[in-house]
Amino acid sequence: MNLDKLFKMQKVLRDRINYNEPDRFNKLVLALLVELGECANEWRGFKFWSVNQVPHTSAVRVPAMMDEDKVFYNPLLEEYVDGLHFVLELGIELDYKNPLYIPIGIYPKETTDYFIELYYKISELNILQMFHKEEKIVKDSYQEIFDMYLHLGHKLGFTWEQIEQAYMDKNAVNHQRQEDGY
Ligand SMILES: O=c1ccn([C@H]2C[C@H](O)[C@@H](COP(=O)(O)OP(=O)(O)OP(=O)(O)O)O2)c(=O)[nH]1
Repeated sequence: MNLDKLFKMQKVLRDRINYNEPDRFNKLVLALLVELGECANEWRGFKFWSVNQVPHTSAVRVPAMMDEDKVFYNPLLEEYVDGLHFVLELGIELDYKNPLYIPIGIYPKETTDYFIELYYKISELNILQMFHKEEKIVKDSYQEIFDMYLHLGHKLGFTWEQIEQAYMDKNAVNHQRQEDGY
């Protein structure tokens, strides 16, 4: 799994958006936490109070269209790759260089635990970055988040090919939004 391409694409988007205020890292961290929440919400598996705990994986993009023109998408996958954008952004911020990633095929955690642990680790990264800038502990913490985020993707049922394709699709939408003054 070569992540180099994704880091490069993210850097192009990053430079186009080009937000460089001192709160940039904090805002990226919050953005990732928000996307993680949106992803959990589409997963639905924690909603023990609901009869519908099935992941939301198919929806119509513009419901008002004629049936034959309707375009379907996967809301769970889309939220997941929105989060991946911010995971990559944080890596760029930290000048992280280890794009060749070999996934480990063991997923001992429940999906709920992945989400909770990611919240914890991402918040911890923010603190570490504040007080231990440039130290190895920050990059190690990031590596752990990266690892866990990719494992979450597999746990949600996505192959790397699906994730990569969905990332590229959303990346193109994000460029179009910049073009359109979103
Ligand atoms: O510096 C940035 C800022 C944004 N994005 C991407 C990540 C994600 O794919 C999208 C933002 O998420 P979303 O599409 O949900 O946009 P939003 O502004 O949160 O949506 P809404 O206006 O519906 O609340 O922009 C980046 O990659 N880098």
